[in-house]
Amino acid sequence: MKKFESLFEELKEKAERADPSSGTVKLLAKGKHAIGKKLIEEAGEVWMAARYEGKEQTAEEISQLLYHAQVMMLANDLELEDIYRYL
Ligand SMILES: N=c1c2ncn([C@@H]3O[C@H](COP(=O)(O)OP(=O)(O)OP(=O)(O)O)[C@@H](O)[C@H]3O)c2ncn1[C@@H]1O[C@H](COP(=O)(O)O)[C@@H](O)[C@H]1O
Repeated sequence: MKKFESLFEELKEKAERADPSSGTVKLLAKGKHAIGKKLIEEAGEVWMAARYEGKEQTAEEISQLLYHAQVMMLANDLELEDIYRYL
């Protein structure tokens, strides 16, 4: 099963070699504004899923929120350690 750390390593590696088949690379190319919009959209979907759609849908939406948070980290040259020191 994929974990937060392994997903980040995968995304970082795809970004570094500019993998042309990667949705992450395409989203990074759109920039922080576009990434921020997706982040907010996913946060709203988490809210609605938690309120109305049940546990499974909420888990899926949270996974998408975490993914987009990682893309925003990459767009800002942040490493996991930069985040963890605030937890
Ligand atoms: N975990 C994710 C992940 N979660 C969410 N998403 C993206 O977020 C979108 C979900 O957004 P929405 O719910 O708005 O659905 P949508 O309307 O289809 O999305 P858009 O058309 O607005 O992009 C999905 O379509 C994916 O594009 C993800 N894209 C990739 N990953 C993982 O990231 C890794 C690298 O992926 P690639 O960069 O695509 O190779 C792989 O392990 C993937 O499984």
